[in-house]
Amino acid sequence: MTTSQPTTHQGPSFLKGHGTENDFVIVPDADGRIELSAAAVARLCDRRAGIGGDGLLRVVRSAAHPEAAGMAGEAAWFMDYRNSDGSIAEMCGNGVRVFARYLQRAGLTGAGDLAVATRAGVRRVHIAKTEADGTLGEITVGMGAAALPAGEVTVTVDGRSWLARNINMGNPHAVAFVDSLDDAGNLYTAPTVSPAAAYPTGVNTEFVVDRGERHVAMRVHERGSGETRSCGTGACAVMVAAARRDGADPAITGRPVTYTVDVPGGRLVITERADGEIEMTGPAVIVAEGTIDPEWLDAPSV
Ligand SMILES: N[C@@H](CCC[C@H](N)C(=O)O)C(=O)O
Repeated sequence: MTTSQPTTHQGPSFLKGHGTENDFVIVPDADGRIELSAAAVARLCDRRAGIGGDGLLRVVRSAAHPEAAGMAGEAAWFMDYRNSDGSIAEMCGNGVRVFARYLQRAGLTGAGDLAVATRAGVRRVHIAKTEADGTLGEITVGMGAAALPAGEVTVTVDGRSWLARNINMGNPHAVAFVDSLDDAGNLYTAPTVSPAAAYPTGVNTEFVVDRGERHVAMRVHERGSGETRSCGTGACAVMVAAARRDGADPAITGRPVTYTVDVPGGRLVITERADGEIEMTGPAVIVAEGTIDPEWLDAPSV
């Protein structure tokens, strides 16, 4: 990690948060001065030797980031998202909610509406007011429309294969309906998804079972992070795959359709509107904050 800020022994600050147990290291960097290498991100996300997380959210003013400056007029803040292996991804649905919760907690936004710049474009966010019982209000994100590239894909685990839907939510997904979530195996390694040419930058893979009417459950293996306890973009891809399988297409009927998607870490409620926009609602929690020791982060790995 290098920073053009005056070096203090204390180092940059961080927070830790999660959305349906998809957890993130949050690094506030309003002026875009902290340069995080892939190795530094991987060290921070390491669950034993670091802080631990499925990914990292760097919070930068859009105007201060070359990838987001063009969105600065619409969205003041840019979510610089990285997977836990240090790779860059276009979008993170749970991450946007946690990002918004951080902005709210830091006094940089209030409850209500805001826009967040991401590599997949500007995302509209609504932070519900804190509820009377003191629990945090849920957060809704306009996730954009799903793209469904033509052609079948196949997901294979432990010698068993399933036809799957190729769905892009700003990032790439393969959605397979299975008989049991155990069919996904231990997910210690990435499932095989073919043809590989359908996913030139890699793929997130979701395994789905039915739980009831307009109600499904899923597990996910994320590109760059392994199995996680939730994936917001993945849950939206699952919702669209389930709706099409069930013959529901709001673009044709003119009526929105809503699914409940259970993930190992909680529950997301997802609506596809007639104009194609997908809205995802779920929790977002900040659990800790502290400072990073710059000597540790810059030290060679042992
Ligand atoms: N957990 C995220 C998705 C994070 C990015 C993904 N691993 C990728 O590489 O595309 C979510 O909540 O959407």
